[in-house]
Amino acid sequence: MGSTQENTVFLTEKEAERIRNTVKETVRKSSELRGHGRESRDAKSAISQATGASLMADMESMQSSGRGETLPALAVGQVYPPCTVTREELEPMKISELKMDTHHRGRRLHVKRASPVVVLTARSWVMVEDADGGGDMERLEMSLHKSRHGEDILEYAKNYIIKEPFFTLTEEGEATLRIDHPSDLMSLSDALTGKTFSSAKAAEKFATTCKSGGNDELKNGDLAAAYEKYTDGLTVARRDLVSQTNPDLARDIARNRALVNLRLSHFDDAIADARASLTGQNDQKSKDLDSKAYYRAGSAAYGLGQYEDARKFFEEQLKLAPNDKDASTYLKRIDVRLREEQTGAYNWKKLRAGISKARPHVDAASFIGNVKVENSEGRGRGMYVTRNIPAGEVVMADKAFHVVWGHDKEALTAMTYDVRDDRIRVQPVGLSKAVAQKLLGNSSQIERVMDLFGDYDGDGQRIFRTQDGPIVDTFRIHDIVSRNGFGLGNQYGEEDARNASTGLCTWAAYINHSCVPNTSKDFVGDLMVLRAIRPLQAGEEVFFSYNEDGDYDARQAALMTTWGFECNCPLCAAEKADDPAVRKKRAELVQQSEEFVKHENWPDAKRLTIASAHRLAKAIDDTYDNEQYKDVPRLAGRTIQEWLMKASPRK
Ligand SMILES: C[S@@+](CC[C@H](N)C(=O)[O-])C[C@H]1O[C@@H](n2cnc3c(N)ncnc32)[C@H](O)[C@@H]1O
Repeated sequence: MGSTQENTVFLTEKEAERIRNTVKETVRKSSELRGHGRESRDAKSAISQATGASLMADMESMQSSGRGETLPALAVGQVYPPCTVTREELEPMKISELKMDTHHRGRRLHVKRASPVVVLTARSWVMVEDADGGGDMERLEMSLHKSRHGEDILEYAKNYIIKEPFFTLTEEGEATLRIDHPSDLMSLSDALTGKTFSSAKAAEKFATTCKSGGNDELKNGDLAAAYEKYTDGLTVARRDLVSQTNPDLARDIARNRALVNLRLSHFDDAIADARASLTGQNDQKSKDLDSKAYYRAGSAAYGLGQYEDARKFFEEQLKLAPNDKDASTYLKRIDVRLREEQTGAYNWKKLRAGISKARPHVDAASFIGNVKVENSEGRGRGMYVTRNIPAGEVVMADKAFHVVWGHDKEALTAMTYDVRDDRIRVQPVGLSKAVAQKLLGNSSQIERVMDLFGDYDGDGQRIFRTQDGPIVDTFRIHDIVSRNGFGLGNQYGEEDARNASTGLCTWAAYINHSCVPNTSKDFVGDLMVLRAIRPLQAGEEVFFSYNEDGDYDARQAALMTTWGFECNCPLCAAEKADDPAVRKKRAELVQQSEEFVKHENWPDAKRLTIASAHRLAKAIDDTYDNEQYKDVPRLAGRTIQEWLMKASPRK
């Protein structure tokens, strides 16, 4: 929360209209076609179209530096929930049975890739055909959430199960299967599809080859490929015919995959793999292996901020390997994290010294010991302090769930047009994408993120996992990021609207806005720190300001567009009571003062210039009625007053 003026991207009316019209037209056309049978495609021309587009996309990505001049435009609308049952519970269907603009609930399609993949910034598409032949071909598009284990999902495998397929139109009016929720597309292993083993030996050999293949990929740093190989090996090594004769093979592969998961920051999966790899044997070799597994589990728990769990893992490791220095170092760090978590006592100097552009994430725990979440009349839920807090003290500190820094390659800002409220917004879609990715590898966190406020509540079901894996409703993620995401300020160099650093905090997200806040927020890397601006009484609601624009109308407009509410804090109540002509005059004076400070340097300001500044400050002050503004700040005068405070003492 907290967009700034500099982060505003201006869109001409014409451009906005074009985006609106294109999306509305697509929605209209698709709903007209709803339920109609699919028109079959000519396979040859479908493949050549995809091949051409794929080549073009490759060339464009080679020519551009990654960030184009124009923002990609994405449509948000026609929200629908992800499939929440396993693939076994779905009835198979064929491409020829697809109906236009329809979610084929209760059905599944098994398809295989039939063309090169067209990889674009915010989506990818490919031609697919029924896996068991038949000749029907269809376009398959994967929207924003298209990477898995760091690779484009459509390039990841050749065989896919599409759960409850959605068949609709692209914005160019072309029929397509469209996947919005990553869990609706399951990749099937190329190496295992249709594979049978003649003997236990053959199966074991296959799993062993997968394991060494995974080790090679890991050495090369190709995490997606290593993950895939280990997963294939593990699938086979866990089958009875192998596990009964060689139970260690599955353990070895799981232990190695734990490392891949750790490197991918898929901490839950890393812990699960590390646990599955434990031998519990007493010989030295087994103890060394288990020690390794505990280390991986401990590091993953630490990555999740689960410090007590991490401590247990490292203590287990030390029982097996008493001289392990890394485990001891981690245990010392855990003591510091637990102290931060319990008392809010941070060593700010050390924390600040430990971060840089290359290492922007601070090694610190969240501190939420002074606050609790409760209902806030007219504002949904809010955050309340549980004890008296003196001015200047830390109210809470929240280590962001996720941050995409402006300099990360994941940073992606897009223009979104939301059909639900007809609004165009500039959105940190790179953050939505990264949050969804993180949840897919850390399913224990899904519930916590999904608890945050968003306009769309999904289908009301709270199913976040099936046997097929985690379920992440990306429409909800989009809404949650829109309403709860925040800018982190320009901590590591130049940023603009196209590459602002943005993040999501899961505790601070419960804090409501007030234009007369009682806390101020600051960042140390990705740790959001809130301090009391004035003494807070136990039981008081905590507020900070999402938007600090001094102009009432601009502020209200921003609060409505980005957060969907009208503020009626005491300041807004006073400003609302002003005559619109007075507000207009004040806004003009604010603009004048902004121009003034832009052009007049305070260090060498002349007496006459200072006198002009005083006049401007007085003119702004005169727009306020003393009685009406007795207890609330006069925000419009802030810019010029700050200039005067710096300029006056020297003259
Ligand atoms: C970051 S969330 C704050 C927590 C939220 N109230 C909840 O229930 O989870 C932002 C949303 O809270 C609501 N909100 C925040 N400040 C508000 C205010 N001053 N008045 C009314 N609604 C507010 C809006 O719906 C906004 O989109």
